[in-house]
Amino acid sequence: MIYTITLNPAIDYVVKMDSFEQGGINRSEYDYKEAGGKGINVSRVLHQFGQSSTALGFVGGFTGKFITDSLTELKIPYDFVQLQQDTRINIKIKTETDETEVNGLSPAIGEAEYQALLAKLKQLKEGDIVVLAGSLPHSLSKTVYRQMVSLLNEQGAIAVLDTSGTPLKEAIQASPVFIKPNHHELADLFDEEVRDDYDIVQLAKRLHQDYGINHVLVSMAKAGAIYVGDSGVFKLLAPKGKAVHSVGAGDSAVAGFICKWYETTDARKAAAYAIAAGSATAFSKTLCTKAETDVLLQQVEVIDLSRR
Ligand SMILES: Nc1ncnc2c1ncn2[C@@H]1O[C@H](COP(=O)(O)OP(=O)(O)O)[C@@H](O)[C@H]1O
Ligand SMILES: O=P(O)(O)OC[C@H]1O[C@](O)(COP(=O)(O)O)[C@@H](O)[C@@H]1O
Repeated sequence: MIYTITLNPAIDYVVKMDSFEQGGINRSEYDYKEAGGKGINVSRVLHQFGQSSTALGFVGGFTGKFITDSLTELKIPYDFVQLQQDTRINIKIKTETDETEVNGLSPAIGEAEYQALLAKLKQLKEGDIVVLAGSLPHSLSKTVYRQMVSLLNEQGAIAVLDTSGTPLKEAIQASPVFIKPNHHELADLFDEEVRDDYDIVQLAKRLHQDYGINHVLVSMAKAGAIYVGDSGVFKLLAPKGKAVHSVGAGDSAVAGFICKWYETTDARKAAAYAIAAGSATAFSKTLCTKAETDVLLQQVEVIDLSRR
């Protein structure tokens, strides 16, 4: 079974306008609201790919109800811990030239609520794939992903991690099986400059060899990604196209990897599918479909970098 854990979900309120005037009255050309947050997006894309997953995490208030209603409508199973406070709202302002994000403040999580989530994690079984994704609510310790990865490893479950900053720095100590930092997050992790592919490969190799992470996929937006792991070292060039809305591209890449890897256990195929899914989302108004991803997969070029 596949599970996604979103500790800090959000309603993504996406607003499109020609241009954004700071300090002025702006009116949207169109807008919409979606159930978001990294793990939830992974579940939504897996669902598009015909792969079932259960969404876990915390939701609360009317915004939390919006999320559970959306997942019910999409027929995506969930089992969230209910909070007293409202789930946050993240605003995504999209103009012709750029994207501005205002991510809301997380609701408070009490000890009893955290323990209720841990109890659900303790039920997970050997071979389950568990995606831990997104930022941490402010009331949780920065070490919770590290604790969760350790717990999952002990249970024989497969921990997949997509986060940044201190929670990422902590969690890599517990050796998740797969991580997908983007190149900025990788540079922050080691507090080193990343100037070119060579630098990325060296840092990703440290994650693979020194931290025992089996698969490291470093995404680089329109430049594609670099994979370093049990299946070698290679670069994946992203398909060319017009970026329409890149929110969720990283989550789609995680979903693409897991989906193909679950089906084939072939990390090279999984990485190619990850890039196709990420680009398919970047090229559309919302998250990618399977048909869009399958078309773009033909355009993903894989370059072997094993000698680097
Ligand atoms: N402008 C773009 N053009 C083509 N592909 C893109 C673009 N932006 C993102 N992608 C695809 O989505 C993947 C993840 O995007 P990225 O921005 O690196 O992730 P994150 O959202 O986690 O920072 C990339 O590896 C690439 O395949
Ligand atoms: O938990 P964080 O880091 O604040 O990120 C949450 C935001 O990231 C998203 O999951 C999109 O992430 P990506 O663009 O990295 O794929 C949004 O749905 C959500 O608003």
